[in-house]
Amino acid sequence: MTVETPIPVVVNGAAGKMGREVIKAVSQAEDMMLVGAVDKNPNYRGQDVGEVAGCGALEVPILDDLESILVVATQEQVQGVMVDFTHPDGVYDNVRSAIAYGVRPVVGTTGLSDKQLQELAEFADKASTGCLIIPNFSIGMVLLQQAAIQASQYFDHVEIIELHHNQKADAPSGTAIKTAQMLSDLGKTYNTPSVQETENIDGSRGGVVADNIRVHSVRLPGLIAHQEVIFGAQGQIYTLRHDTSDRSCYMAGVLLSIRKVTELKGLVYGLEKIL
Ligand SMILES: NC(=O)C1=CN([C@@H]2O[C@H](COP(=O)(O)OP(=O)(O)OC[C@H]3O[C@@H](n4cnc5c(N)ncnc54)[C@H](OP(=O)(O)O)[C@@H]3O)[C@@H](O)[C@H]2O)C=CC1
Ligand SMILES: O=C(O)C1=N[C@H](C(=O)O)C[C@H](O)C1
Repeated sequence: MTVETPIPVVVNGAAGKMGREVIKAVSQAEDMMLVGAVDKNPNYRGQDVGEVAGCGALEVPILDDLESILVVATQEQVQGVMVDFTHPDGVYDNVRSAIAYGVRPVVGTTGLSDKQLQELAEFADKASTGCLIIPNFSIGMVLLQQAAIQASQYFDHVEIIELHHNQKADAPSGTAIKTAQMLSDLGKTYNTPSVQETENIDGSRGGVVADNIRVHSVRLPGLIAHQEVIFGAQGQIYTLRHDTSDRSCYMAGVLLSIRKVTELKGLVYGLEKIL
C-alpha cells in the first residue's frame, strides 16, 4: 500500500473566527500537514496557533509575513495550499501572492469584486494553477441554492434577506451575491414592477445585485450567518432559509476544497462545482 504525501497547508487569517476552525480541522486531517499560520492581528504574533485555536500546541507559530510562509510551503515535496479567511481588503493580494509562489489558494474570504474575480481567473489560468473561491462552504447553502433555482422556474418574483453577526465587514454577503447571480444566470426576468415605487428613505428597498434581484442585509450581535430566499406569487409565498449555528459547519467543505484544488487548473467559483 502506498502512503500519499500529506498536502502542505498554510492558513491565512489563522487567529480569526474561521481561521481557528480551519486550524482544528486541518490539524486533525490525516492527509494534510499544517506548515504555516499567518495573521495580521498583532495580539497573536508568535503564539502557537494550536493554543490560539483551542486544540493544544501544534508547534506552528502565528506570523504576519505571508510571503515568507509561502516560501516554506514551496519547499515541501508536493504543491501546497493556502486557505484564506482574512478580510475583503487583503484577499486579492493574498491570492496573487499564493499563485505567484505556486501555492494553490482556497478562498473563503468574501468581498472580491467581479473585476477582481476576473483578474484572478486570468492570473490562475496563466499560471496553470488551481484556485478555488467559495463564498459559502456549507452543504446546506448549496442545497438552498439548488432549491432556489428549481423554484425560479415557477416564480417570477424573488428577494433575498441575509442576516449576519455585526463583525462582518462586507455587505451584501458573498453568499447572497452568488445566490442572486445563480438565479440571474437562468436568463429570466424577475420582479417586473407593478407600480412606480418611491424610496422615501435611501436603502429601504435593499440593493439590486443582479437582474433586478434585491438583497437586504441585517447585521446584529447574536447572529452567525443566515439567509432567506423569498419567492412570491399571487396568493402564495415560498421561503427557503438556511441557518448556521456553529462555524464547524463549513469545515467539510473546506477540507474537500483543499483536496480538490490540487487536481484543478484555473479558477473555480462555488462549492457546487466541486461536489
Ligand atoms: N466562505 C465561507 O463559507 C465563509 C466565509 N467567511 C468570510 O471569511 C472572512 C473572514 O471571516 P471571519 O473569520 O469571521 O473574520 P475574523 O475577523 O474573525 O478573522 C479574520 C482574521 O484575519 C486577520 N486579517 C485581516 N486581514 C488580514 C490580512 N490581509 N492578512 C492576514 N490576516 C488578516 C484578522 O486580523 P484583525 O482581527 O487584526 O483584523 C483576523 O484575525 C470574511 O470575509 C467572511 O465573510 C466567513 C464564514 C464562512
Ligand atoms: O462573514 C461571515 O460570517 C460569512 N461570510 C460569508 C458570506 O459573506 O457569504 C459566508 C457566510 O455567510 C458567513
